[in-house]
Amino acid sequence: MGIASDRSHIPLQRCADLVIVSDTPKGRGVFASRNIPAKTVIDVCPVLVLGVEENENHIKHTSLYHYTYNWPIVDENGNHKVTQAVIFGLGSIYNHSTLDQNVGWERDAERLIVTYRALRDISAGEELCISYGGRLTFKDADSVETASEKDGLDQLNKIHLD
Ligand SMILES: C[S@@+](CC[C@H](N)C(=O)[O-])C[C@H]1O[C@@H](n2cnc3c(N)ncnc32)[C@H](O)[C@@H]1O
Repeated sequence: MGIASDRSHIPLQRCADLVIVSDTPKGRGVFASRNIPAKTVIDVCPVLVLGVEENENHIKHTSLYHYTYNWPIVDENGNHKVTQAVIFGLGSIYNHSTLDQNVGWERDAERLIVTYRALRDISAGEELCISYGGRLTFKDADSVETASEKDGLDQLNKIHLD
């Protein structure tokens, strides 16, 4: 069987000219330093799937948990469960955008990889952002403070504790 048709040989691709910017409002982030056409494969990252108990008892209590992705598994009894996976490489550095994601990601549970693709044309200088889904463990830096939240803060700022 030739290498190209062998499922155990996983071709890797990474888009050229990506840079890490270390001081964004979201911490480090990955940016494009040249235009990237829609549908370009941005990256293919290998993953480490954590055991359900390993995740619950250990990883959930560490900062690593903020870097893991939900990962569906089937246990030895055929039950479908969700655990977490650690994504190696840039996959752990893409930040979240709720309204303006420009990169989509797809799990390959059999080959233990995640593939990232440009959802639209991306311009040089743009940050590459994915969706983390509903599991945000931080305040979204993109979220705009609503008027009532701002009023509440203004009121709080006026309260003086003796
Ligand atoms: C997978 S890491 C991404 C890389 C991270 N920025 C870093 O410097 O290591 C996830 C963490 O990035 C930050 N982050 C990602 N998206 C964000 C957003 N929309 N707003 C604020 N912080 C964000 C949060 O601290 C989150 O826990």
